[in-house]
Amino acid sequence: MSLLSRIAAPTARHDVARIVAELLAEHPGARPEGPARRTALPTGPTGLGTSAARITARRKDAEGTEVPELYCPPALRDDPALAEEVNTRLLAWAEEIGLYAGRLDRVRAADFGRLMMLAHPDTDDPDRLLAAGKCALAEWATDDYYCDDETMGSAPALLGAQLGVAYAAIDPAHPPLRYVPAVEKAMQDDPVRTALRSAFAHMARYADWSQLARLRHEVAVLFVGYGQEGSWRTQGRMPAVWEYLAHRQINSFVPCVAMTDMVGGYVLPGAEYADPRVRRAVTVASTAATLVNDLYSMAKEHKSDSVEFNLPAVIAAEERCTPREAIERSAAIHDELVRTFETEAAALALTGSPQLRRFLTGVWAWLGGNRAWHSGSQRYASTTS
Ligand SMILES: CC(C)=CCC/C(C)=C(\C)COP(=O)(O)OP(=O)(O)O
Repeated sequence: MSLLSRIAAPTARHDVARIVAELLAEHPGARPEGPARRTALPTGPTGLGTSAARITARRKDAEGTEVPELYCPPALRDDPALAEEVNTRLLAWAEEIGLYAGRLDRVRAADFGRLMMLAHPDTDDPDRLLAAGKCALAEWATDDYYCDDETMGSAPALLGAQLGVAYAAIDPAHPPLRYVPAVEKAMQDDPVRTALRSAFAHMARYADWSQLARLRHEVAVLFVGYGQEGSWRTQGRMPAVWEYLAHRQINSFVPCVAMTDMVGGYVLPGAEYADPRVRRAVTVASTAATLVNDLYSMAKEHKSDSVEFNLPAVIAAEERCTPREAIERSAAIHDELVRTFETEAAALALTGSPQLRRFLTGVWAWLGGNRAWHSGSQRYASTTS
């Protein structure tokens, strides 16, 4: 029986985790059973429609309250050796280009290599995971250096100018010849620009032009979100909840999720990625993943001198509720988004191309890996600064 007919069988449950495993089995280079170094997949419910996908992962936030249970798939694999390999290579790259100079211990501890390993279970290739890791770290660095970490030199007044120049790192400026050296110097003078350019160059080994254009677009949108947050900082204004949620759709993990097929080694056709129904599914999932970040990073943001922008803080301000209530309401919003993705992705998987099915299962896997990483990363541990 073909995969498609199994998916389409009327009695079949839309178990995306199982579909992921089947898809992985059908793609060369991806090994669902995995090499010897791979540890067992997590136990427990894994698929779309498995109501028990509620993950208990508790970490204390700054107020001593806990991140509630979240409706989210588990990570589909845990391969510490692969994570370590990717993290080591990522650190070597950051050191080479001067990114997070003097702070590399914290970057190592954050373990972005583990995030890539957890979030992209359909490849074992450390170099593909490294390419995605470089893109993610460069985007995170843009946030840390320019937007929200004053200890890294961020200042709202500089943000727009910095983002404008940083954009040239991913979409090269083409000035008249006499200005080319100045542009080149600007790219090399700043570690964030160097990182963005280098990361895109690495991903270009695996992505075709349409995929790279997609990634560039998503990062440009991310930069719009960074600017929006900077504007709130300048105004000292807390956004409305609806406004913040729209913001967390663009200042979000969409650029990471968008790399799913590039890392997996296939191409989701541009027309399918642009289909509004697919766009909705991808952005809903990415917003949910970003709300996971909000919940786990509360303690870190609490320690910062800048204004805290996370969903619980925004809800508490607008709805005049306790921090605990705001956290619970945020978790409920997260859960609603994950369920929306679950339902709509399952429907899209039935009618879309095999690449779309694989992409959507990859997004589901990304959600699980993202939550697993946030719950364990030192970046969000309340004991670290
Ligand atoms: C990897 C990537 C696309 C990052 C860009 C967006 C971003 C930094 C986040 C979604 C995380 O949000 P936040 O600014 O709250 O980050 P930290 O909590 O400081 O990690």
